[in-house]
Amino acid sequence: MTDTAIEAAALGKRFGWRQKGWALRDCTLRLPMGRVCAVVGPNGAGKSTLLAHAAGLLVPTEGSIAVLGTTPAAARERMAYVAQDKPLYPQLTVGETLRMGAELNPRRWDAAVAGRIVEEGGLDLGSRVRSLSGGQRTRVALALALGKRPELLLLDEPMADLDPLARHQLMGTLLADSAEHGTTVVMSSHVVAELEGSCDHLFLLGGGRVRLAGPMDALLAAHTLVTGPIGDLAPHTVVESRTTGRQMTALIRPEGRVGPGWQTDAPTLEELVLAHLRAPDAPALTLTDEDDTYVEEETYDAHDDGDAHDEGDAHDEGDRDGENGDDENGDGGTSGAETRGASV
Ligand SMILES: Nc1ncnc2c1ncn2[C@@H]1O[C@H](COP(=O)(O)OP(=O)(O)OP(=O)(O)O)[C@@H](O)[C@H]1O
Repeated sequence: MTDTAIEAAALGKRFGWRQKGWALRDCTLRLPMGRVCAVVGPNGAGKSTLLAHAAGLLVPTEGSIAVLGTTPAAARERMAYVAQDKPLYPQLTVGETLRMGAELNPRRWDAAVAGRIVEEGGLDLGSRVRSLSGGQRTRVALALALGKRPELLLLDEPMADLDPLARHQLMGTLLADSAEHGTTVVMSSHVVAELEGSCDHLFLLGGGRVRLAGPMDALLAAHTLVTGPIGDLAPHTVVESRTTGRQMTALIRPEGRVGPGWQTDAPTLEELVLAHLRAPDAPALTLTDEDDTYVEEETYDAHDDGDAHDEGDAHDEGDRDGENGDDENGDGGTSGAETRGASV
């Protein structure tokens, strides 16, 4: 029995030999069992690529990834993965889809939870999947995933096409069910505000690299927001600073006490994430449960060996080579960082 849900060591993925861009590079991280982990980052950061590796749908170009103490292929029965485009059989009805889930997972199937998720959305078991809206399909995909009673649930932007009420309600069901069964959940999302309070672990990716990784509380505690007259913040590590008139606001990683004259505040998750997205060259930081202190990693240049956001290469050469024979992420995801408001 392992206490680790996901462990990646120097994981790297390069799509197509002619492309210079790496979708993921030097990705080393560990997720303990039982956590609810948010995976955030701008478009094209590598979130879907990381989740697809964990699901065993992509083969690493370099490095390795282990899931539930074994290879992703060997763990497939014990995990569920909901891809961004929520693939389902359009010609089946909702009821037939759930029966298929039961037949494919005879030893694990939890008909009660699958039925509840569908019922809470008011879905008719006789409706064909092709006649459902995007949000209704998401509900069926989540019913299939939770019905499998997985030890690890991988969700790629699960809530993106749900209305706010459905989002809130489904997230509640998902978290309550996961807490009851000790399911590890890994969920990518652009709605950071929604993740605060739901997730206890964070992976922030940028340019295919790990920028922040670790328990949410520890990551938040390792940072301080300071405001004061423009001045030198040494010896603290400044992640990002902005000036307004003679005032300066900065997100720092304090090295000891912050001097007098600075007003200090604890950052919210959104402030932490947005500051790192606005400052792509800030040093990466990985924390573990055991860390009381944190270790900074070397600053990297996200573009030094090929830009994973290079739209021209990814799309024009026509060599997006999803290992499953189809484009893993048809939306391309290459528009770069968007760092305003509650979304990243
Ligand atoms: N099948 C593929 N073939 C070629 N390039 C790909 C493929 N899948 C992803 N990429 C590229 O890898 C990079 C990372 O993509 P990925 O989909 O993992 O990002 P993401 O963080 O999930 O983005 P988004 O938030 O837009 O969903 C992007 O530059 C993307 O164009």
